[in-house]
Amino acid sequence: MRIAIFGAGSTGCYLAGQLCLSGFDVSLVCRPTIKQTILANNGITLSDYQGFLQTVMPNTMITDIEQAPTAYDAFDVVFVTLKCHQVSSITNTLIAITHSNSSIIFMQNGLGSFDAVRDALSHCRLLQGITPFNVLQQTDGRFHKGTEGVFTLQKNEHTQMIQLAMQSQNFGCDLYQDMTTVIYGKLLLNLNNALNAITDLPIKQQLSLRASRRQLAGAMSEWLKVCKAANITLHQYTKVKPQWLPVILSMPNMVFTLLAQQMLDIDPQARSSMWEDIQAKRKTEIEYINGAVVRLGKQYGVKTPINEAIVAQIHQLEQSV
Ligand SMILES: NC(=O)C1=CN([C@@H]2O[C@H](COP(=O)(O)OP(=O)(O)OC[C@H]3O[C@@H](n4cnc5c(N)ncnc54)[C@H](OP(=O)(O)O)[C@@H]3O)[C@@H](O)[C@H]2O)C=CC1
Ligand SMILES: CC(C)(CO)C(=O)C(=O)O
Repeated sequence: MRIAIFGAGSTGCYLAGQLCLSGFDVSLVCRPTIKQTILANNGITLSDYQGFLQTVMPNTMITDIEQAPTAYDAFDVVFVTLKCHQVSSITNTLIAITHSNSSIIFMQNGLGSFDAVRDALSHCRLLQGITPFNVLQQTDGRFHKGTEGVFTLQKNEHTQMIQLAMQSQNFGCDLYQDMTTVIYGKLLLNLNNALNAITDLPIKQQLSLRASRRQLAGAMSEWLKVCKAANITLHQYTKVKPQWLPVILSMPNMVFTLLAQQMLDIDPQARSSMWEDIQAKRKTEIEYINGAVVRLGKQYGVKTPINEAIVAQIHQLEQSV
C-alpha cells in the first residue's frame, strides 16, 4: 500500500512518522524547508508528553508534485494534512496522483473544507479523519505530541489495514463509520484554538485564567445549542460529557484545577495550531471553526455573539502581526 501525506507539516509529519514506524511505504509531499529539516536531522523525530522518542526517515520526500503530478505512480492512500483554506487548491493534483480504488483522507479541523472539494473528487473514495491531539513542530526537526489521543479515521479496507499496523506498534488508531459526531465534537474543543492564540499563553496556563475559561464556556455553549437545534450528537473526547464542559470551565480556579487534572492529560508547553499560525503570520482557520458556529447558528436560528466577537478579534490579529 503506497501512502502519501499531502501537506506534511506538524500533524502530517507526526502521522508520517507513525506510519513509517508501522512498516508502510510513506511519501511526504511537503515544502522544501520541511524536507531540508528532516534531512538535516536524519529523519522525522517523534516525541510526546509521556517521554516517547523515536526517529524515522520517510521513503520519499516530494517538493514538486504540483509541477508534474503524473511523473509519480498513483498512491493507494493520500492523507491531506493541509490547513483548511489550502485544500481546494490541490484538487487537480489529487486527481492526477490517485486511481479509482484510492482513498483520500481529509484530516482538517472544523467544517467546510471537505464539502468544498468532495464533488470534484468523486473518482475515488473520500474519507475524513481527525487528529484529536496537539502537535508542535520544534526547531530540531522534532514533532512533539502535547496532549493525549490517537489518530481517528473513517472506516474502510485501507484504514482497517492502517489501524492494525498502528496498533501493533502501540500507537493506537480509532475507526468510525460515520464521522459527523467525531468532527462536530472536535470543533467544540477547537473553539479554544482562537482564545489560545489571543492570550498568547500555553493552553494549560491559559486555562488557569477564569476569564479566558468563561469566554470558552460561552463559545462552547453556543455550539452546543446549534448542535442541539441541528439534532447532532457530539463525540466525547474528554472524561466528561460535552454538555458539562461549559459548566466545569466556569467554575472557580481551585475546583477547575482539581477537575481538569482528571479530565485531560496535557503538556505544559502545548499551544493551539491557531497560535502557531498567528506566530508564523499565516492565515488562520478561524472561518472554519468559530466562523462555522456563526454560519450554522444563522441557519438554525441560534444567536452566536461570543463566537462572532472571537472571529473579529482573530481577523484583527491576522492583520496586525
Ligand atoms: N497542529 C496541531 O496540533 C493540530 C492541527 N490540526 C488540524 O490539522 C490540519 C493540519 O494542521 P497542521 O498540521 O498544524 O498544518 P501545518 O501548516 O503545520 O502543515 C501543512 C503543511 O503543508 C504545507 N503546504 C501547504 N500547501 C502545500 C502544497 N500545495 N504542497 C505541499 N505542501 C503544502 C504547508 O506549508 P506553508 O506553511 O508554506 O503553507 C505546511 O508545511 C488543520 O486543519 C489543523 O487545524 C488538528 C489537530 C492538531
Ligand atoms: C488538539 C487541539 C485541540 C489543540 O489545541 C487542536 O486541534 C489544534 O491545536 O488545532
